[in-house]
Formats: sequence, structure tokens, C-alpha cells
Amino acid sequence: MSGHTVLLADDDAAIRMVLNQALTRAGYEVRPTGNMSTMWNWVSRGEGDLLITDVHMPDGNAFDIMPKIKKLRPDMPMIVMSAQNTFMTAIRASEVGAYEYLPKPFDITEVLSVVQRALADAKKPPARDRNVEDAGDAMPLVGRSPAMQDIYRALARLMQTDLTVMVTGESGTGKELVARALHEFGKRRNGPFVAINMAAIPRDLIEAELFGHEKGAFTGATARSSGRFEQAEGGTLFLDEIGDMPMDAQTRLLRVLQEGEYTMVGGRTPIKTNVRIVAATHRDLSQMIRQGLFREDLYYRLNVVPIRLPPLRERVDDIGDLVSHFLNAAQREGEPVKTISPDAIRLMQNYSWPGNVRELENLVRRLVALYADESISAEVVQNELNIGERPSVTASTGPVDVSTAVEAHVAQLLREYEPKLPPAGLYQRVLDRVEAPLIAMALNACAGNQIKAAELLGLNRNTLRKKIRAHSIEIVKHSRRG
Ligand SMILES: Nc1ncnc2c1ncn2[C@@H]1O[C@H](COP(=O)(O)OP(=O)(O)OP(=O)(O)O)[C@@H](O)[C@H]1O
Repeated sequence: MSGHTVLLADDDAAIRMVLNQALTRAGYEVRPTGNMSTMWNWVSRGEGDLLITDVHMPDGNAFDIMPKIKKLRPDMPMIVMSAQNTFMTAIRASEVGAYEYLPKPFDITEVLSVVQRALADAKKPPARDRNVEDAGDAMPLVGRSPAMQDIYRALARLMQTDLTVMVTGESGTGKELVARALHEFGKRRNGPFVAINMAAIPRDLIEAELFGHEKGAFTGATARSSGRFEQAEGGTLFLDEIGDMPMDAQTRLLRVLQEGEYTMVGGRTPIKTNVRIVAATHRDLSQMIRQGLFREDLYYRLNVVPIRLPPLRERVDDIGDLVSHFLNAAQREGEPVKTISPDAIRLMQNYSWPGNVRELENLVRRLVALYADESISAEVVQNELNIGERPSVTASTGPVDVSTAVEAHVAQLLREYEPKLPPAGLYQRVLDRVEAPLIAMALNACAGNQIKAAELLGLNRNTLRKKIRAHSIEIVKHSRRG
């Protein structure tokens, strides 16, 4: 006998009976009731060790009294069941302090395992109560702009759930940081956080990396090797650059997510998996679906909760906080104390940050390492960002060989950057500066015809139009000669 008493509130007599039987058989003492007032009487008298409650009951909504219960009985886990199993119900359950939310119909064995887990967790000393919005220095996500506040609120709601999250945003906007925050502040924080970057692994090895392989599964597999799913068991698996996943691996991943089990490469035995998935990409997956490069069904599996991180240029108010954060970090690593002038911050706020927060972080590191002055001036920032040196671009110079011209341009940029150390963020900088001339040249090659230029570039027409506007490229139509 476990010796624990479970309070069970549900107006559906059949559910009360089924749960009562299963819980009694598992050794719990069960107190069933069909209304909220009886449940509240028990709770307020300090009775019961755990509460399982339906949301809608004849005399009220459990969500309305759960915050009161949480205050009165903080150590009593509450499990919420609801037939209205929408995402909002899950979020609401987490907001009112539910330990777990179980959508109806539920699996009895799952209820029993959640009850067992909840009672075991209640015995452990409470984990430090960390909150994304007021965690101060310990909180890795910096920025107080309205855009970031929205992200924090979304994260706070997601902390206590196991919902799959898809983080999108340009490179360097903090997607991995968000995935880590979801893990470190969520209920899986005592489990592992495992990340895998699809773009960094040879395509034919991705499945073995994810699911592991048996000895002899392929040439070179000299021993059994665990995969990321196995390593992340009980924790969070971060699938970075999911848009770079080959089709075969996508199919396999979808099956695993649907069935909750996988087999190792070269293996036969299905292995059950319990991981929370957070995926991320800087790519436009809807476009990839249209192009047949990403499975739509996998997209819907992964995109249960989308979080879009805005580019830094859309939240320039955060730049001051971010710069201080990176200056403090440098100082903690033994670099000298530095301050930054308001003019320098203003200048940074007018820059486009194609590499986003990563580019800003690299810039601050460079400034700290390379300049001796205690205060970082606007001139120094201007110099480092190469602001004002961007070549002005027009598309009126006649037909050109795009690839040779772009190659020459890249070569020239590299020569320009070469003497400066360290070349951090170089990839984004070069891309940013190559994009405008590339588009201009493609337009030229197509005699100013945007539809043809979009085709040549392999860009969506709208994307091309936006980029033309963003770079202020002037289009001059001309007829092509022979
Ligand atoms: N809000 C933030 N506060 C503090 N640091 C941040 C923030 N956002 C990003 N960073 C820092 O910027 C760098 C890039 O962040 P991260 O790697 O999470 O970006 P990403 O979007 O995953 O990039 P990529 O798509 O290139 O993998 C990291 O060093 C991270 O610590």
C-alpha cells in the first residue's frame, strides 16, 4: 500500500468509477466526488495528498479555484483532466499550477504513472522556483523590448508542458538559447539537454546520429553507438536546422514522433522514447513544403507551438541591454572593465545586424579585445561595422556574367576583411554585402525582368521584391543585345 490519499473530482460517474478502481488497485486510498464544493472542503481541511480534477463541474470551473488551492496547499500536486483538450486548456492548466494536464480520453496506465511521478516529485525538496521574467542575472535571455516580452510570456506558459516547440528566426537570433531556456526552466530540467545540428552532420549519417546504430550496421560501425534520442531520454532533444534534414530522415523522424518508439540503425528491437522535442530553423519551411523539400505532416507534428524570434533590427531597443550583458560577460572572463558611449549605441541601433545577436556579441568581444580605451566610442564602432562603405548599387550597367562578377566581389570583400582580426561574423557580413550586388546583377542579366531574375536566383518573387526594396536597388529596364 502506498498510503497516499487521492482526491478525485469529476462529474462523470463512469470516469470516477474507472479511476477509483484503478487507483485503489494500485494501493491508493481514493475519495471520489462529483462536485467542486466537496473537493474544496477536503482540500481546505488539509486532506488528501494529491488531487485529480476535471475542469468543468456542475458547481464551477476548477481553473477558478486551483490558484487558491496552490496557495493553501503548495505541496499537493494537482492533475487536471479535460475533454476540451485544446492548447489553451494546457496552457491554462500550467498557469494555475497544475502538475500535469491529461487530455481525455486518457490511458489508465498513463494516469497511474503520472500520479506516481507527482507524489515522488512532491517528496523531493522543491526545485528552485525560477521564473523567466525575473530571474535577473541568471537568466540567459536578455532584452526588454515588447517583442521579447511576448517571447517570455510564451515561454513561461510552455515551461510546464511537454509540447513540441518550433523556434524560427534568422541566424543568430537566439533560437538555441530559447530551446535551452525551455529545458532549464521547465519540468525536465533534471534530465539531459541534447542538441543536434542537421546542417553540421553529413546527410547519410543523420539517422545513425539520431537513433544510434548497432555494431556492423554499416561500414565503419565497429561498435554499438547510442543516438541522440537515447542520450536525451527523460530530457529535451533540440533539433537545430531541421530544414536541412534529408527526406529519408524526415520520414523516419515522423514515424518516431507518431509512435513514441524507434529502432537503431541496423537494429530490430523497438525502443520507447520519452523526450521533449524543440526544433529550430532559419529557413522558410512553408516554402520548402511547396518545393517538396520538407514533409508537410512532419511540419505539423513539429510546429505544435511556434515561436518566432524577431531579428535584432526589429528590436533595437534591446541593443543597450545586450551590449551591457556582453561587456559584463567579457569582464567576468578577465577582460578589463569597459563602458560604451550613448552615440555608439545609437549608431548600433541604426545598423541592420544581418547576423543578429551573434554578430553583436562578436562585435562587443572584438571591441573589448582590440581597443584599449576604457570607453567605446562611436568612431570605433563605425570603423568595425564598416558603416558607410557599402557600395551603392544600381541595376543599370548592362548584361553581366553573374557568377564571375559575384566571385570577384566576394574575393575583394575577403581581401578587405583579411587583415582585421578576428574575422568573427564574417559569413553574415559577406553575405549581407554580396546580396545587393548579386540581385542587381541578376536583374541586369534578365534585362530588369523581376520574374526571370527571381527564377535565375531561385528566389520567390515576393522575396526578391522585398530584397530589392530593402537594398534600394534601382531597376532600369533595357533591351539585351545578342
Ligand atoms: N536574447 C539574448 N540574450 C543574450 N544573448 C543572446 C540572446 N539571443 C542570442 N544571444 C546570444 O547570441 C548567440 C547566438 O544565439 P543562438 O546560437 O541561440 O542563435 P541561433 O538563432 O540558434 O543561431 P543559428 O541559427 O545560427 O544557429 C549566442 O551566443 C547567444 O548566447
